[in-house]
Amino acid sequence: MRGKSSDVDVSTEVRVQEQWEPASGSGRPEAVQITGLTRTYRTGGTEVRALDGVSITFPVGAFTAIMGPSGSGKSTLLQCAAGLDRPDSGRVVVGGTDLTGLDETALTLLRRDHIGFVFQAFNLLPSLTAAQNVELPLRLAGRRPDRDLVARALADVGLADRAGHRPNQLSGGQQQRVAIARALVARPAVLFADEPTGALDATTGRELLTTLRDLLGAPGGGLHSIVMVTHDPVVAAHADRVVFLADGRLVGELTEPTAAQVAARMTGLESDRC
Ligand SMILES: Nc1ncnc2c1ncn2[C@@H]1O[C@H](COP(=O)(O)OP(=O)(O)OP(=O)(O)O)[C@@H](O)[C@H]1O
Repeated sequence: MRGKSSDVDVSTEVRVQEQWEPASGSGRPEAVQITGLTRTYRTGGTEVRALDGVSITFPVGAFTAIMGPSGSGKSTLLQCAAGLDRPDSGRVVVGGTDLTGLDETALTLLRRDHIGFVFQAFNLLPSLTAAQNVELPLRLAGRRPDRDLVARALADVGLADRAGHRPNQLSGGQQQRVAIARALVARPAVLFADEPTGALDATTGRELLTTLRDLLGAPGGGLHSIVMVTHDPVVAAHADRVVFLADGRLVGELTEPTAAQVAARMTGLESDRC
């Protein structure tokens, strides 16, 4: 059972949690709905429009990959969708909750309870065991860690027997699994992953992607949608759908793609820039 954070307004927490409900309409419901997203960075006298009117939905039950040339806005899109960055304009709706309308406290609660994020770097604390790393978000939120939840998150990523190991006693793939278990411990509805296999060899990366896909389809699992940024066509081909960005805009998508199809589309985008 979820405890209450000591530093937040309980009424805010209840409001955000009650709002989680995938939007239903015609066709598949949407886990994340993004409309007209614009994000401009200003450094010194220069402006870079990282996102330029992006509208896209990430449906429930779907594994989506985001691809595009370097600097096309992939990470910015992921960060805005996950509530880690605020757009200049446009809307991000996660499970029926409009992120753009939330104050910092409500946004923090939504991220904590409904959104998981995994980076290329595993970002584990070396002095803590796998189980202690996984329970860290709960502790930071002022909750008493639930041992069953932590054990379940580790079991979900195939590490039930590694709970007492420290990061330096684990392989790279196992460390990334711990990072995924940490992202899943609060049972988020959406998992965002920025180059999750970037630091892994091909075989280990493939195993990790299979684990991610299994998590999405797990009976009784809370995970509704996975959105992943990658540079690798082979990795992207594990997704149900690949969407392509160029210069901050959506420029196409492929459904059930092969690696060759993804690579061909990327080659086209790269040559368009020359
Ligand atoms: N914090 C920032 N300050 C200034 N400019 C930024 C910042 N973050 C991103 N940008 C710029 O915004 C644009 C989009 O960056 P973003 O990191 O989203 O692209 P990307 O497609 O993820 O790139 P890569 O594949 O190289 O990681 C780039 O031109 C980048 O230089």
